[in-house]
Amino acid sequence: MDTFKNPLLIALDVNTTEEAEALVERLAPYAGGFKVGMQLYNSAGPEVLHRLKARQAPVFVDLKFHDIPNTVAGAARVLTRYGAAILNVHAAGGGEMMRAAVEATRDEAARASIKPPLVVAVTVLTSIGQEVFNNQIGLPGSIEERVVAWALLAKEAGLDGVVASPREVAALRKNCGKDFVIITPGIRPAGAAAGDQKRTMTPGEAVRLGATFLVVGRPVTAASDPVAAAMGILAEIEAT
Ligand SMILES: O=C(O)c1cc(=O)[nH]c(=O)n1[C@@H]1O[C@H](COP(=O)(O)O)[C@@H](O)[C@H]1O
Repeated sequence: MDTFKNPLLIALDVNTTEEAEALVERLAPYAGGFKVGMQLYNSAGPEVLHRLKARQAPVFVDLKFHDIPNTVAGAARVLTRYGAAILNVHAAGGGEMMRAAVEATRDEAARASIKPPLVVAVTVLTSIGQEVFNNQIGLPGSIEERVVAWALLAKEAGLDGVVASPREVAALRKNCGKDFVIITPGIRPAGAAAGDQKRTMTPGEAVRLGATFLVVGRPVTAASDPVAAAMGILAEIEAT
């Protein structure tokens, strides 16, 4: 994790490489890394990863793979070759799928003599509340129990960590140990609009509870002054 200078990962949920590069240009001094998700990747293509890599920015490529093990392994090899610092798969894809992803990244990185990306499992999306979890998704029990169970499955499969909401961080730290990577979206500074996020916390709370990385999008990128917003979040992180 030495490539990340701080825990703040800014989500570049924009449509073009130009918009992404403009944000990186302004926010790089305050961000530990940047996240390229399905909006930017599907719009700009892999070229955006090469452009961000040229700027020495560690990139979390958030494409949330969820498919059969062979297909996920092939896709994980591609992102490894592109130099992703982090990539994610859905824990709901099962242990065999997660293990296939990790083995593929390690093998591909060894062939290319590069560092393998961290591979993390998406647990229960931060936009899901307890009622929807039980009644629409149809899974029983509490979200926290499911997140911890999936995290243990991910750990067993050799993954580096998980993506979860800050609300589950304390339970994850307790059950998965101090070195397990916990990436938390659903971060909202005091007073910020929650939008579609249901399980949220402030940056300071998430870090105090033990989050490794915080993913923040709109509270920075849609702010009237993104630099001031990022500086404020970083100051809150550093004050914990
Ligand atoms: O995997 C993710 O990054 C992710 C998982 C999750 O459960 N919730 C979640 O919001 N995300 C991503 O984190 C970012 C959050 O953005 P904001 O809600 O704008 O801060 C988005 O890019 C989401 O795609």
